[in-house]
Amino acid sequence: MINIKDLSFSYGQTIALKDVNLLEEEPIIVGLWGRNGAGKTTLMKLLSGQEKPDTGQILIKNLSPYNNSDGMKYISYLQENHPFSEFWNVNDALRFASYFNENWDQDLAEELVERFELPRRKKIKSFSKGMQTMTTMVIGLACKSPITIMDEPTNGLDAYMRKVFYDALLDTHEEHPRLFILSSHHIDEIEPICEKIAIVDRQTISLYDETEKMKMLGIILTGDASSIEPLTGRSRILDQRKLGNQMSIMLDEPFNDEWISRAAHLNINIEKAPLQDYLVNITKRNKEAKRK
Ligand SMILES: Nc1ncnc2c1ncn2[C@@H]1O[C@H](COP(=O)(O)OP(=O)(O)OP(=O)(O)O)[C@@H](O)[C@H]1O
Repeated sequence: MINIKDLSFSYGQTIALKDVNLLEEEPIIVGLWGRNGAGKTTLMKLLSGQEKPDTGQILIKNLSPYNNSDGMKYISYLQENHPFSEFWNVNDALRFASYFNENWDQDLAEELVERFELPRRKKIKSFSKGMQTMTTMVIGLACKSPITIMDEPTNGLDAYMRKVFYDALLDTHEEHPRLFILSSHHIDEIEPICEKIAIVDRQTISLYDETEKMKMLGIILTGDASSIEPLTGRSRILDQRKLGNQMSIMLDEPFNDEWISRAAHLNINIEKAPLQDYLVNITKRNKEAKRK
């Protein structure tokens, strides 16, 4: 479905992406996570044909999306602050979207408008930020594109509406599987619904794996410093705190039986690092990172 090979892209002198590779053949939900400026938006623009790679290639169902209406018909990109005409209400926006999406599902769009509690006749420009996001996401779900990219899809939504949105996304995905790519800064929010996660860091995709595997990365050891220090060996230290002879340290190691029994043997507490903390620590900039 998506095949990115050795992709690089710069804005003038600024390298936004380099040596990016990614292959995904399955219609799954993928989370795209990265820190500010990592290159997520640029990657989404390249995938949706808004920019042309400097080197390397992107193939969407074996077609390049750039300047190619055949390639573009497989992909929908729902950006933050989707540009709606100032004269439109929800009905106008749906009608307009239906003209440009050959898989458009009007019944689904109607159902989602009800589910998201959107007023139909009020001008979209008078909507709150969350309501505008919801309107964009109705279009994203109802267009049923084989590849649907959503940039920060829950931006501005309160906790209840986030749940309504994720439930709707899962329902439509189950009924009509497609490849969803959801960019977010909040991994804990998207992780429960994503089968895989792509980490964008230092202008490339540094990690692409199943969510369940990624969730097992990163351990926190707590206890007597004299017991912990010899254990760290050649492990990459992601974070550490010391108070007297007590220590807490995060290592870039998998939370597995080997580490659990090692810790038990030395009477050290071991726990899995929360995924968000692990990712923030592995993507620390060079000057911030503590390496052993
Ligand atoms: N139009 C542009 N002109 C010049 N540089 C740009 C432009 N757009 C992005 N960049 C630069 O490209 C790099 C990647 O930016 P990008 O917007 O893709 O990151 P991002 O991961 O989406 O960030 P954020 O999470 O803050 O939205 C950054 O260094 C950014 O400053």
